[in-house]
Amino acid sequence: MKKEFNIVLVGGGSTWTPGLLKALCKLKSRLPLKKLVMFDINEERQKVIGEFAKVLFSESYPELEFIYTTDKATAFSDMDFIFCQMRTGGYAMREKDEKIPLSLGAIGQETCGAGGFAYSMRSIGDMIELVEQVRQYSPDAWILNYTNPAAIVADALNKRFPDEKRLLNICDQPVNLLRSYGRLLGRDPATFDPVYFGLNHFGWFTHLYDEQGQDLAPVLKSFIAENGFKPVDAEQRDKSWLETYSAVADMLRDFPDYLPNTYLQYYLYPEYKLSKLDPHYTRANEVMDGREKRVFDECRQAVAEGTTRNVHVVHNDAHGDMIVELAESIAFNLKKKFIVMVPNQGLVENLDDDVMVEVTAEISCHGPRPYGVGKIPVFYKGLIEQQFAYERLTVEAWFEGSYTKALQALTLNRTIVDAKKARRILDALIAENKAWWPELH
Ligand SMILES: NC(=O)c1ccc[n+]([C@@H]2O[C@H](COP(=O)([O-])OP(=O)(O)OC[C@H]3O[C@@H](n4cnc5c(N)ncnc54)[C@H](O)[C@@H]3O)[C@@H](O)[C@H]2O)c1
Ligand SMILES: O=P(O)(O)OC[C@H]1O[C@H](O[C@H]2[C@H](O)[C@@H](O)[C@@H](O)O[C@@H]2CO)[C@H](O)[C@@H](O)[C@@H]1O
Ligand SMILES: [Mn+2]
Repeated sequence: MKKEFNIVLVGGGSTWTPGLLKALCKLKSRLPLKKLVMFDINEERQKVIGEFAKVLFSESYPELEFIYTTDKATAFSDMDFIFCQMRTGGYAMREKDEKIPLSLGAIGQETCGAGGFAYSMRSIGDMIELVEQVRQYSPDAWILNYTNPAAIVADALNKRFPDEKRLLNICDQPVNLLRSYGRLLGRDPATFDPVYFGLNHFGWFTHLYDEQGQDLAPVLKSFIAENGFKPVDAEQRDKSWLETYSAVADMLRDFPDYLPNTYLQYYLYPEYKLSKLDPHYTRANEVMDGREKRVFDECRQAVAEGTTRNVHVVHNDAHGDMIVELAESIAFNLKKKFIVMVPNQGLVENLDDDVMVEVTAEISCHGPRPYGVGKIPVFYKGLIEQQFAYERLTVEAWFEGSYTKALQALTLNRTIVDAKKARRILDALIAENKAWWPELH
């Protein structure tokens, strides 16, 4: 078994990169690295974070070999892990994904509804190209992908690379929820043994066992329904995220069976959310004015001062920890539990085998060994099947260049429903995505 690993971080200029770099430093005794490479197609953006990384590593990881590059051969050769968090089109396109549907009377959101559809149609091609390029240089490396919309990216990659055994799509929202439950209950979330099912950004915790096997879900559900719910890092969250977490209490009052993923608010309460979202100032604006600005300002500050001592915003969080701990579990065959995306194949007994579900899995050197959850009740089955049909039609629309399938996808989405509205949104999105999407006919 190898003792030191090489990692390339794709999307080196991501706002999440500094937090991930800090997680690599914090966990370096658990996942020792020989070499870290940052790769991005945007040289200027990556340079700011890359220079910050040099300062950080000089203080916390001096033995690490580190470079940042825009050259694929340099980036992808001789790698053990590829961590991937790219955003095709950047925040400028995210803003359009959010504002165009809102201007036409539908939810505009990064990964849900029409916004998520538009983003998928940009992400799929770049992610396929990435996997092909990585495989040219590092045929056995593990690709751990965060790139959104992860549900649709996962289905598209599964269709294009059906024999890939070392490609895993992940999301940190479930672990972020577990950390939030931990704060609320005054318990260490690392001790939780969760039972979870659904699609990415579309799932539920059915049970939350503690180390003694006691299910904490009932007490958690009544506490949240009565007192509300906040993220673990509430003090650092923007207003929109606090509102998102508070919607969990509404969902639990209406549907008390299971603890819902926060993203379900857009599908369960599309009219209410539409009335609350500002079509002129969306989450993309909040991020560009907030996290993006703070991260890049603080990275420049650290470089100017030659130390990371005075920078605080680039902290460790669920995002960085999860990806590093997942790689650790693969590297050292730890069989730790994570919530990840895998083909269903009977895990949810009354869903089709090829649905990309999100469930708890043990992660070993062979990858995920997922846990089945049996049959799910009709309400959840109905929601998931409708959402998966939307996701699958989106993937097929991309591969086939089919306008009809794109229209079917948007019509099936619970945030749209009306086919005429779907057509208006689709046409407006096509007009703004000519540089990114395949041509639809
Ligand atoms: N799955 C999850 O739970 C999760 C959590 C957080 C973020 N994300 C995703 O991570 C990604 C990054 O998010 P962000 O908000 O930091 O965005 P960002 O725009 O700050 O960073 C993305 C970076 O990717 C680069 N990039 C774009 N296309 C590329 C390509 N083809 N190859 C290499 N690099 C490319 C950009 O230049 C940019 O520097 C997004 O896809 C986001 O949705 C996912
Ligand atoms: O709107 P953004 O860009 O702030 O976030 C979008 C992402 O939101 C989720 O990620 C959480 C993450 O789970 C948590 O660890 C913490 O760091 O906050 C993030 C949100 O700020 C979601 O899971 C991702 O898929 C989204 O891209
Ligand atoms: Mn996610």
